[in-house]
Amino acid sequence: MQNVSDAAQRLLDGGRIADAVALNARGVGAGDAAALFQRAMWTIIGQALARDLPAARRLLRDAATRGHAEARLLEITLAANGTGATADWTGALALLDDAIAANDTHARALQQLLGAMALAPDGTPARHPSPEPLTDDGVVSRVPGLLTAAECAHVAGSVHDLLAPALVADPRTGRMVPHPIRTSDHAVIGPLREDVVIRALNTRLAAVSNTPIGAGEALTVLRYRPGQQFRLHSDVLPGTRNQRVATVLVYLNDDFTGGETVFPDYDLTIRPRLGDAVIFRNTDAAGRPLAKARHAGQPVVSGTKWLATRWIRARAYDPWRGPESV
Ligand SMILES: O=C(O)CCC(=O)C(=O)O
Ligand SMILES: [Fe+2]
Repeated sequence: MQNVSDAAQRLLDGGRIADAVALNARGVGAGDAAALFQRAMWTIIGQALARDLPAARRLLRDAATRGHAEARLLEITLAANGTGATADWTGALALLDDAIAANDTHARALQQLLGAMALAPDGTPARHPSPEPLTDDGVVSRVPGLLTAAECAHVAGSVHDLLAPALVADPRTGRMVPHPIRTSDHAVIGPLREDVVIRALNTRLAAVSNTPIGAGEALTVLRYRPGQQFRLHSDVLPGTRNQRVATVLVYLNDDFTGGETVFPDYDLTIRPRLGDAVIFRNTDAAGRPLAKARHAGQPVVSGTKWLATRWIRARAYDPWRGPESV
């Protein structure tokens, strides 16, 4: 019945939304797993159908029960990160076991990575190293070896198909133009990509930075090729109701030259080392921007630099409605 969902997708791509929905509904009515998964995706993205995350979870459950491998994996991801229902780490691990029992090799790889972490039953790290201050005032600190090489590879690998040049809207034309400050490629690991491993890592980044898991923006991966850089900037945003109070950077590799992170106001140059995290505050205790936290990613000279960034807001927010939704 794969052809039903394929045909429905073609109708949708051709703009025939009602026909697409009707054809998909025929497949769903016949209990077709691919059609159920397709309806789940439309219901998550809000394409063809209105977004309804709890309904999407029910559709994924149904598709997974009928042996749809992608539905099974996505269900695990959403259970862990709380999309369409309250985050349920124990439930996600039980679903992961089900997938492994069904011989899903990807699920097994995820479990292997989790098995190497020391996690409490709720998915938080059982222990984690303390940040070492890099500045006297405690604004910038480092956590050596926060992620293992395998974890770094998983983060970078999870976005291989998503990396694209960073673009921003030109305020005059509204057109998307290359980012003037950041010349790297980037990819955002949103809730659909935040699998159990990434979720556990985000939970670790929240723990070491002593910030709530729900206040972090989606983990963003940056890839710098030779000559690419992140020019001097501050991570605070103008006119926001939910400021970026802190940032956690994680170096995902170190087999390149150049690409140091520099804080000129502190005369501080940080040489990236695989798995090291750098944590810094962007605002003072009163929530005002901290000018001295300005920083840059120096141009890469040779090789490719991979970095993950977690910009952390003042307050938790709904990832589907955005950081301004609080
Ligand atoms: O690439 C770097 O070292 C800096 C990255 C950065 O400034 C950021 O992600 O906000
Ligand atoms: Fe930055």
